[in-house]
Amino acid sequence: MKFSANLGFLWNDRPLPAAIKAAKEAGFDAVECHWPYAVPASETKAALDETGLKMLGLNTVRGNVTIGENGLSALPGREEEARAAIDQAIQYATEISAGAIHVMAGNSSGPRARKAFIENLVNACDNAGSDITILIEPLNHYNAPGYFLSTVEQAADIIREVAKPNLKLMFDFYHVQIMGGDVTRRFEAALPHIGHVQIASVPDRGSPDHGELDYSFTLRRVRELGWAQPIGAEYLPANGAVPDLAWLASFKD
Ligand SMILES: O=C(O)C(=O)[C@H](O)CO
Ligand SMILES: [Mg+2]
Repeated sequence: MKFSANLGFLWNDRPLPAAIKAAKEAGFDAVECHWPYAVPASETKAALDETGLKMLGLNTVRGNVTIGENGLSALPGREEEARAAIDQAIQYATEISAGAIHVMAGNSSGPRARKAFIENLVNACDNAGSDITILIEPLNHYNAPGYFLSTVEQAADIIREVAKPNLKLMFDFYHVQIMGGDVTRRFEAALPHIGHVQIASVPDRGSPDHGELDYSFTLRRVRELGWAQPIGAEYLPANGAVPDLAWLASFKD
């Protein structure tokens, strides 16, 4: 299997270009991040070019994080800001040839929120072009209380309704296990919609070699089902930002 280092959590104690180099040295096949915008895209691109790693994805900004905002795209009345966040992400992703943008929904619920989310996703898919996948990710209600999107089934409904070929599901096993479990069957059912996969132990969101999910089984099944893209290692290192990587050698090809 191939793995992507999520630099939102791994090596997040250093500037993004240095984190990209650390991921390369550690043997990752790709990288992904959360919010790279403080670093000029040219600097991120230079580190990607130097290491030969691809940036698989980045997120749209969350809004006012000091008051707990967690995305803008499903917030009725905030359409202009949501569009600006999507434009910003598309521009950055284009400059660094990133593969995907996770459009963050935000904390909301109900039909007006759904309508706003769908309209923003249509706009994101149309403006991103065919080289960039737009991702939506259900988040669990402990880490992201009140977040608009919490299950893969809800996300699949939205993907069907938007009906754009470049809109896909970010299937994060950590969130999916917490929001109902039965992860192997649900992965298989969602497979046609999946654009990226992420992992972490449950419930502590640590390295994927412990906890209630057995990734040596789960990832074997993921591979048997034909998934060949790098899997995002999105976990919180036990001792700060430098990850414990014993798991990587045992899961990698
Ligand atoms: O929290 C997660 O699981 C994510 O992947 C998002 O990018 C939000 O940071
Ligand atoms: Mg995730």
